[in-house]
Amino acid sequence: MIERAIKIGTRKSKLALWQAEYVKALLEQNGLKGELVLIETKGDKILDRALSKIGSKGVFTEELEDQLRNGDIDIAVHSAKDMQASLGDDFELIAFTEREACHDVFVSHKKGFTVDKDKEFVIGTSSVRRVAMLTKHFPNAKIVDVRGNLQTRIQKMEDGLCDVLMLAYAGVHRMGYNDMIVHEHPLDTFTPATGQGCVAIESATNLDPEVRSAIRKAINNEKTEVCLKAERAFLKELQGGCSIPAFCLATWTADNELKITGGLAQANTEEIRYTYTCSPDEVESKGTQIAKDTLANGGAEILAALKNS
Ligand SMILES: NCc1[nH]cc(CCC(=O)O)c1CC(=O)O
Repeated sequence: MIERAIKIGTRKSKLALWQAEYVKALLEQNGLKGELVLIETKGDKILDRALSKIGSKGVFTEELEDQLRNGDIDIAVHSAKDMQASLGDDFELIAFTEREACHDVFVSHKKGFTVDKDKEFVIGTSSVRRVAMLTKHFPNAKIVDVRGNLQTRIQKMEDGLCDVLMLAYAGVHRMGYNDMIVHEHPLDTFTPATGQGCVAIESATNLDPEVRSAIRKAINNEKTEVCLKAERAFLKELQGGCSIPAFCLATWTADNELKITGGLAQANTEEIRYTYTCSPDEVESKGTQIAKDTLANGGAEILAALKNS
């Protein structure tokens, strides 16, 4: 029995706090105590540059890892999507919460705004994946960069920056903005980024094994964990963080197998995509295979071009 409170490190944005409170509630439902520790990261401070320009690796995680390393916090709570594929040797992801709906949506402050492929309208997003996919599926739309937390982005939209924002349903739902959703994108065309819709728990590898296993038992969803293993193996092989136009989604089939689809999107042209179905113990090798196929068939050139831009 663990008597002391588990120290839960989190960023200060409303979405991050919601996720940390959610994790705290899961701990408490399982007889553990939790306490939030609020930490500011570089990604929260730098709002005037596109994320892809800061070099996104670790911008939302570095300060949290410093405190994990020195034991000021036991765990750090992250959107799984924001986690780079390769952590430092002294860190690991020890649990994944049950994934919620993981598709992308358009939200708008304009009541009754209708999305029409043939119409000109302005979309706000700062994700290279979404930009690339949008140029293909909404060729008449204009895309503008928008940074900041969800509340800031909505304010910028209301101030006239754009007609709609493209966001993950999960974040919109957690923040209570469902009534602003004007369009839901299908998963097969706008396949989400690795880990979208799932909350990941990071710890230092030197965390007390008893504490580690109690946290894992309280929080980890095994079905989601298998999906995340596939998607993160894919991302690792691409050596990517959230600044490349990669997408990957693993889902369970009716026969208890995994369907994994992933690849790279490219602006104004066809994406590169591979899909495999496999058993749960093969997900990492198949996720890696999808990345290898992608790289060998034009993906390496896409990534090289991005590096030089
Ligand atoms: N990159 C920011 C980010 N990281 C996680 C989410 C949403 C929550 C989730 O996917 O779990 C968002 C916002 C968005 O993409 O709209």
